[in-house]
Amino acid sequence: MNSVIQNAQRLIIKVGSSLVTNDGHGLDHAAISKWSDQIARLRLQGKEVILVSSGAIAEGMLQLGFEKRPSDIHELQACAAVGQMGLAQIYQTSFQSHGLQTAQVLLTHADLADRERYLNARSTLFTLLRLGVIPIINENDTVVTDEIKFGDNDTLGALVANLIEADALIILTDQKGLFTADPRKNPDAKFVTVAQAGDPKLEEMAGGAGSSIGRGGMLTKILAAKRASSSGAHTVIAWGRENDALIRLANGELIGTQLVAPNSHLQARKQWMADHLQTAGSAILDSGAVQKVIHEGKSLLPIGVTRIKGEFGRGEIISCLDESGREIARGLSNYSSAEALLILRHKSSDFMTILGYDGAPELIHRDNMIVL
Ligand SMILES: Nc1ncnc2c1ncn2[C@@H]1O[C@H](COP(=O)(O)OP(=O)(O)O)[C@@H](O)[C@H]1O
Ligand SMILES: N[C@@H](CCC(=O)OP(=O)(O)O)C(=O)O
Repeated sequence: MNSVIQNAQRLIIKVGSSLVTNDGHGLDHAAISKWSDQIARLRLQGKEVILVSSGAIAEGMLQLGFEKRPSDIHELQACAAVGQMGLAQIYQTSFQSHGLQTAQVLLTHADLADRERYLNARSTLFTLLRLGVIPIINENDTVVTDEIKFGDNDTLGALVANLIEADALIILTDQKGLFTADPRKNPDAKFVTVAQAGDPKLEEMAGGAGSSIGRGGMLTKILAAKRASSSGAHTVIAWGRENDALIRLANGELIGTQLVAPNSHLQARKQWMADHLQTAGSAILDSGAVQKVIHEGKSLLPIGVTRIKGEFGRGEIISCLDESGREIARGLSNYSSAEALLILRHKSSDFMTILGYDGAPELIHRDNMIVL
């Protein structure tokens, strides 16, 4: 078997606090420089990479002189706000030396639960990738309370994998991967090389965080792998200090624990869209538009739409039907049904006159569409 990363095109790489901050002793410039060097090489191989980085709280605690993790939520938020500055800076500098731009993206649970913000986050991330930028994601700790937190970036990494339909999630941590028990407490624990993501037996093996720096421990990583697999993404849990781990994984080498998604990417992606996004209406396409969507991999433009059925808002999922009523694709609409009715059969240059503003040229952008 080869690593599940070998054929992955779109990757989420998550790095934990203990790694990024050298166990709370300060941002680890050398480690960050090694990861950015490898990510730059992955980019040259044509892979798209999004980094999810923890470490803001640990770095902020150091900057503000907290010796222990504060229990007061607002002090934690203050730490995150201070520490995030350092994180953003170090990644910017590190990637700049490879001629790569970085972008800071801070997300909350509410952002991914709200359809419109979900769509915006998704479009922004796709646009950043298209522009060759490396998005650096963290939770927006300053605006969330305990109850509405993702709480750990393993979960955030998986949700981002779902959000942009990544092929794989790589979780870099301070252990070589998953063991049958926490190796810090059980020296006889055996290493797990490969398993199926979502296998309930894995949850019994995984314990909490091994240090006071990290939050989730192995359990959140196992659950993240399960969640990522729901949109078809495989997960690898590997040691962040393993020499050239990212490159070697991309070359097919089996490093760390491979958690294989049981369903094919496409199958899972369709299932995920079907489960998570109810269709709110439909657009009937003329034969030219059907051809563009099915065979040419193009976005759906309003000019190719003959009718709109149902009522939907911007960001809702709609079905694309051919003239016989067969569903050929579905995706997230850039326009409400009321707007779509006005602009169907029109060129985008007419939208300004019709709508009073210059909206997106597509009814459904290719990035937000699955062809069935
Ligand atoms: N079955 C297990 N296999 C490996 N590590 C485990 C297991 N159960 C618990 N752990 C602990 O999880 C820790 C990694 O999680 P965490 O401290 O949250 O790291 P990170 O900051 O990278 O997210 C390890 O250091 C280890 O002590
Ligand atoms: N948003 C927090 C992330 C906390 C977290 O998930 O930590 P970890 O378990 O080390 O990935 C921070 O940047 O400190």
